[in-house]
Amino acid sequence: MGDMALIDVTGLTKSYGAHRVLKGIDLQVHEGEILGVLGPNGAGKTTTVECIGGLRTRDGGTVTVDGMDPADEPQGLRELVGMQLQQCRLPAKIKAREALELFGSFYGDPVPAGELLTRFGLADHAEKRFEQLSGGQQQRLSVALALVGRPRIAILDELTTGLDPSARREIWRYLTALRDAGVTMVLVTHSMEEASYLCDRVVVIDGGVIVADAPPAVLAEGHRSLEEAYLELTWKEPVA
Ligand SMILES: Nc1ncnc2c1ncn2[C@@H]1O[C@H](COP(=O)(O)OP(=O)(O)OP(=O)(O)O)[C@@H](O)[C@H]1O
Repeated sequence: MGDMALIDVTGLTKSYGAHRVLKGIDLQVHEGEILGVLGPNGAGKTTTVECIGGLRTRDGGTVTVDGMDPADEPQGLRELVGMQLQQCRLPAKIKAREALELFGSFYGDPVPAGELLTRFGLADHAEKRFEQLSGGQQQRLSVALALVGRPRIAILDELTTGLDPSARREIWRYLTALRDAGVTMVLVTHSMEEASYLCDRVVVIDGGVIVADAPPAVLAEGHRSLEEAYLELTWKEPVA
């Protein structure tokens, strides 16, 4: 089957205690595609991508990544998928360069730390401890760490939240080059601009299910912008 999706999620369910967060998520990502994952705070975006990346266990449904179930093959997944964690949980004392070298050492052919430091505007901060970096610098480091192993699939969660416009552009440019090199990406984002700029297709998660799945321009059709379309899709009656 030439059209097999690289990432295939069907009927994905997940609850935290009595709270049913995912009620049956279906999504596919094809090789070389950039998929955006949109949705309100708490909708379950991080839960979804962390089930794909093998960082959380699902309750039900099927997930395959290049034919592997992340629940069964964590090692295979780790080689295939670069994941940016939403809150980068790095040791406070680790230096930026050390972190890149450490993560890189888990892979056969890592991107040299120096190259990533330069690419992500961290060259002057290479010897700073994680806790000494600004929020935006920590964010850039977390994206760089996700990419250090030259993954075939990159899962980036709020990758440019809190970044200044030029840092954001720089990252977009880098991801565009990765896309051109064939890397498949899943991007969780609240930025409609980012979704429009980078994503071939977006899914909107709301109420535990996918409520839209289309290219950004198609979603925006008949609306003033993608944001207007998104707001209409996810609008809820205010609770008095
Ligand atoms: N480990 C956990 N234990 C209990 N509840 C959790 C846990 N992780 C997430 N939740 C809850 O599950 C829901 C979905 O969380 P998730 O982080 O997946 O949402 P999100 O769409 O990524 O949100 P945001 O846009 O705010 O980052 C939220 O209501 C959250 O409080």
